Amino acid sequence: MSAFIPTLKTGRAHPHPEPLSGSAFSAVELMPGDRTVVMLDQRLLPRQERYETFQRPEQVADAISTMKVRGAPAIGISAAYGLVLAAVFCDGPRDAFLEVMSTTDGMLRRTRPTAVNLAWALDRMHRTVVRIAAEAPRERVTALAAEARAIHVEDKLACKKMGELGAASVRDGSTILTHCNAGALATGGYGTALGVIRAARDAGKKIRVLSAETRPLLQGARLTAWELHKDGIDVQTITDSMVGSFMARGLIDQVIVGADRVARNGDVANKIGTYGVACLAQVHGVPFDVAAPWSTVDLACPDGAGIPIEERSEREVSHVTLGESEVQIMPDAVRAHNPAFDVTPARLIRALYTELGTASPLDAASLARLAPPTR
Ligand SMILES: CSC[C@H]1O[C@H](OP(=O)(O)O)[C@H](O)[C@@H]1O
Repeated sequence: MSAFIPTLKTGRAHPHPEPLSGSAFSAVELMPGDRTVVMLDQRLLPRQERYETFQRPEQVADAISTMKVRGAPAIGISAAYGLVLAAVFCDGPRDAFLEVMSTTDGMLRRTRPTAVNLAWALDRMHRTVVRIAAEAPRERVTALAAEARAIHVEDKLACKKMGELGAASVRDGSTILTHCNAGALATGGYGTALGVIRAARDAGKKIRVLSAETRPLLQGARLTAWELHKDGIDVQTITDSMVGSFMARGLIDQVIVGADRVARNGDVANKIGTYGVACLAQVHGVPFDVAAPWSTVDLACPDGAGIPIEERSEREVSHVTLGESEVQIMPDAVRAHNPAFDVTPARLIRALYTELGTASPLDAASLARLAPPTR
């Protein structure tokens, strides 16, 4: 069922702090009463802003798998809210509750493999599940909803903090290339790469953004362009194939991208095409920076070779789909590949901005030094 939730447009769907500057909308929210998740269907943007409401965890899992909601932090937050919905329907005793939570956790965890934020959020929710399992059903729901909302708010604030860190690297009057969408749509709000851009704008810097369209699902053309234009930030879109010549002509001063998983040695998994942009940036001496909250850092993963890369349907390549309209662009008999992510080695990255500080992937230990005492 699709429903337009006016309150969500004002960011007042629940007692969140005022939306941080630059994100007057949310990708996903848990409504007051903790029984309904509201989600902006990003597959329809920019032509339609349609919010869907879900009452069941299976619906949230489907929304993550089909990319109604996408972006590493946003899918972690969504999965946390999905667990809350599962608790609403479980009024059994401790063991029955633990069983339901374990089954739901597994369903949500299997939706997408690359973004570590999904597992990170579910692991954090599991610690709350174990702590409250013996409480009454209503208290269990309230505790899980509070933990899920905390994950949401903390991510939004982390994005703002990392954005301010990264903004120091943005030169006034520069042109910044982005890839895919690492904005408020992909996070708890404010964005990671787009958080740096918003913070630079808020610091009074005049910047122009070039959003690479990002085939096959066009998150750059559809989502980043929509999000930045909505915020009044100067954005233009180029095709992925234009990046090299734009760099060769000196039209790009800096690249800032998000991440789905950062390995211990500083290798970064991000949307397919990121590695190619990083190689071009190296050839042309353009600084290549990454912005990601600490929930995207996976210190248990030694390097990029250990990051699982999601393979998605060939149809996402052979057809261009926007909402209900779909156009086939390839011959029936020809197969297509569709790895959704690639890995950029640390040696191609100038800086990694997190809310805990800035790491220089060239200094492999600098990331681990940022780690909080306990994680
Ligand atoms: C701030 S995380 C954004 C990150 O997630 C995107 O992938 P997807 O759209 O498939 O969820 C892309 O890699 C972005 O950089």
